[in-house]
Amino acid sequence: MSSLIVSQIPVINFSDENLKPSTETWFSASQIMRSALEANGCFYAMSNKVSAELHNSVLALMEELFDLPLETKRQKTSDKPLHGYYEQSPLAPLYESVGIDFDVGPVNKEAVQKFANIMWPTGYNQFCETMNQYAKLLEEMDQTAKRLLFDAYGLDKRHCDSLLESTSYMLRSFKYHIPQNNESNCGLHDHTDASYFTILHQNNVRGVQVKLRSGEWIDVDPLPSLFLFVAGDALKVWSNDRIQACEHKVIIKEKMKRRSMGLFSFNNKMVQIQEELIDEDHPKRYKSFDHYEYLRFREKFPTEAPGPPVFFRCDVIMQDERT
Ligand SMILES: O=C(O)CCC(=O)C(=O)O
Ligand SMILES: [Fe+2]
Repeated sequence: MSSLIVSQIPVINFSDENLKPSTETWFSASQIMRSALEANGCFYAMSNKVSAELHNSVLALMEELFDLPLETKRQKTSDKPLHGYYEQSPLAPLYESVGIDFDVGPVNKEAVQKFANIMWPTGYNQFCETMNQYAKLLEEMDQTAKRLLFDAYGLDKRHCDSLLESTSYMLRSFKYHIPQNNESNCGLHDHTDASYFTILHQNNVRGVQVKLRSGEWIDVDPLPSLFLFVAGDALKVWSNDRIQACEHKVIIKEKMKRRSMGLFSFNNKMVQIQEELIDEDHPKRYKSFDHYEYLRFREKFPTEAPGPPVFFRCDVIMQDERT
């Protein structure tokens, strides 16, 4: 298995043609992934499946999207927290983002179309084709990662199938405004995501930093073929605390346009511990809960960190069941 370490985060080659279940390559990748997630809650997937042409088209379309009038963008609302439009705010003045939600079920063009119709009522086919194609490639990576992870813990494939069947995705675009002279360069305060995995794919301007277990913050490399997988609160619960949710933040150090895309995976049923991961050394830590209720809970109960609802911590509300 070709694996290399870029700044302490292992890289797994998702384009390796030998990366197929039951091969040595697969086994070794699954072990690397498991130890990376248990150590620091993140790893890089390297992939050439998103061509430079597709990535550039996505970035250009995002630019058009963010250039729309504020009133138009505000119309992207959602009953689910984190799925709507976030405009620049006093608490996060550099941050702007908007999500395309694939309500229930896999990535599909109809959902992108529904989003595009809000932004461009006369339709925008190229946007729909491109974003759908891009989201599908990230969805495939998410599914491969989950299959690798289930295998790493020796779990039955059917458990993974069942998690994938109840997965809902959200594709989010992030725009960071360049800080003015005396403005802070904090794009997004440190937080964990509520998802199972979030896959982050940056343009060529660095900004995301992850916190290692040692407490050290390190930069995430902005290479077009590198996709950062970040473990979120739901994966922490699923793993019964074997995996920690990865703390990350965004710092805009360069006076350049930073753009990023993220695919978030949620559960449209209940988030629960994988039963096989409960044993004497790992007693049951969490009750099952509805993922979207959890998002609403995070929104209601802020911690001291300022900013939009992404900043709330899970530990406060994930009830301990060690009674
Ligand atoms: O801008 C990025 O790449 C990361 C954004 C992020 O972490 C979030 O919105 O949860
Ligand atoms: Fe995040």
